[in-house]
Amino acid sequence: MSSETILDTIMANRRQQIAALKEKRPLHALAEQAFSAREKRTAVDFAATLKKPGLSVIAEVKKASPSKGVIQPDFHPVEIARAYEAAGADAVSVLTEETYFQGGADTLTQVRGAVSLPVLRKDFIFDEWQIAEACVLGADAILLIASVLDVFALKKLMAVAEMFGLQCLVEVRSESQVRDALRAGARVVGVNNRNLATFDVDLSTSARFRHLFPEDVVFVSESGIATAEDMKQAADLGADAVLIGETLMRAPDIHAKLKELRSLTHG
Ligand SMILES: O=C(O)c1ccccc1NCC(=O)[C@H](O)[C@H](O)COP(=O)(O)O
Repeated sequence: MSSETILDTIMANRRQQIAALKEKRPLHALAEQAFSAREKRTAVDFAATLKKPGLSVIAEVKKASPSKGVIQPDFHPVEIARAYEAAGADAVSVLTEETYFQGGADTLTQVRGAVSLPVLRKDFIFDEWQIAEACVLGADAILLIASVLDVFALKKLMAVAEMFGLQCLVEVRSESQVRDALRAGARVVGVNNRNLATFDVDLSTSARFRHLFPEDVVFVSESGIATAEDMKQAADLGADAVLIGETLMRAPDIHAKLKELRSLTHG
């Protein structure tokens, strides 16, 4: 029996795809484009946006996922992102992985052009090429997953991101990953409540690691937030932000859903 997890499968697939993309568009050419994109855009402080008083919301644009299959068949990323901004979300996360999430690089560019909120590129990033691409596409921040990147890789990719003017959300699921993220210098760290081997979601995962975080690090609780009570639980443990995908993607009225989710924590 194979012990390969979905994350291993996604990473292996992504490595192949990125190798092919690099053949067509070498890093030095992409980096040139990224530096010029960086000069033209207005810098956004992703960390400061999430750290402001109250529980911030990173609202995710995600058509499908390995755990849920197709979440929103009637998928219009620009409309969704505009609705998030109008409803008062603090940042937008865009899934750009194609095979398992049905996202795409163009989805990020479209969303970037439609909203002025900070935009996070959510993908399976292991190579500087992907970071340069994120900058060209218009991201303000990228996701780095500590379970597939050791402390040295984290530190290197964070330095590359900084060079392109991007901030990093480092995702963790264990005490040693929290330590690696902090040792690498992460300023924004997200605890994923979803176990990516089993897909089980347990919101107490965020609470288990909360004490390991210094006050000045932005603490994000990710995945499985579905109710106002879940939001209150995150706020009570001192989370600065939550990352919400499925609940908002399935909502017939995004404004009403975000209002309902914030009903116990806002104002
Ligand atoms: O959600 C999955 O099935 C999944 C599988 C493998 C790797 C990552 C996966 N999800 C990415 C995420 O972390 C979520 O999209 C994000 O935290 C939002 O979660 P939710 O609010 O539960 O949609």
